[in-house]
Amino acid sequence: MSGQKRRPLIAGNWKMNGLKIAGGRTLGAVIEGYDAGLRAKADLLVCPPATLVYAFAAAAVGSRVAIGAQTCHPEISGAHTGEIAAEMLADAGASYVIVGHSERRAFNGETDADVRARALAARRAGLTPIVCVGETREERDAGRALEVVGAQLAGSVPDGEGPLVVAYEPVWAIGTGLTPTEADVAEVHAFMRAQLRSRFGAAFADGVRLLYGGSVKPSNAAALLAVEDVDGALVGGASLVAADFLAIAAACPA
Ligand SMILES: O=C[C@H](O)COP(=O)(O)O
Repeated sequence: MSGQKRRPLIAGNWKMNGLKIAGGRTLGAVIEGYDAGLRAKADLLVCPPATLVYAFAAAAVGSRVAIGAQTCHPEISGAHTGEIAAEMLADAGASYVIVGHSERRAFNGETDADVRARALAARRAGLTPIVCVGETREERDAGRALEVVGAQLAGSVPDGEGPLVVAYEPVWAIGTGLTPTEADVAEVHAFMRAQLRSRFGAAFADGVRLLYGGSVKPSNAAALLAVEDVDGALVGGASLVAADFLAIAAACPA
């Protein structure tokens, strides 16, 4: 059992999608649709490509829709061509940053230690890190899902009781239309909560929002968001369509 009710967070990860005109329209529709009814149910976060963070943060002022980024470099500044420091994201108006997404782990070789360093950088800059973990299909089929998630969590979440969101994203569920059963999601989320409790104590662990991510859509959101210890969703494809993103938020339990 969670022991504490947490306010759901519905986060949209736009990945490498979005140009300023069309993307701005989508953000505008999200802001417009985030009415009192939805605000009573969930926090909303949009994580566009880095090129749009500044403009989106400016457009979202006063709307209560938060803006985040998709990764950050561990260092404050220096000779790191093409990289963006957490402080720069904060300066641009971001309040969250995703770290350790499986696409960055797979395509950019980020290790748990790298992810932990990025999460620490986020905290240093005053951002909330969203630390991503999740097993591959082969790992789940081999009965190793909890072992893999536990190791990623232990290695990627920094010490200390700073701001933290964790997203469980089974790699095989991302962009595939496949989702784990609700029982499987419940098992992993309860396991993550227990891991955090044993490391940090219940007072901190019970306040950490644990998101589920991987093929969340309006049609499956209510069932996934009703699972014990699921405190929101990290949404990829469906977050690019304002009506779908808002419908997912509307599916949060009242
Ligand atoms: O960060 C978001 C996830 O990778 C999920 O993506 P998806 O909703 O397109 O499956």
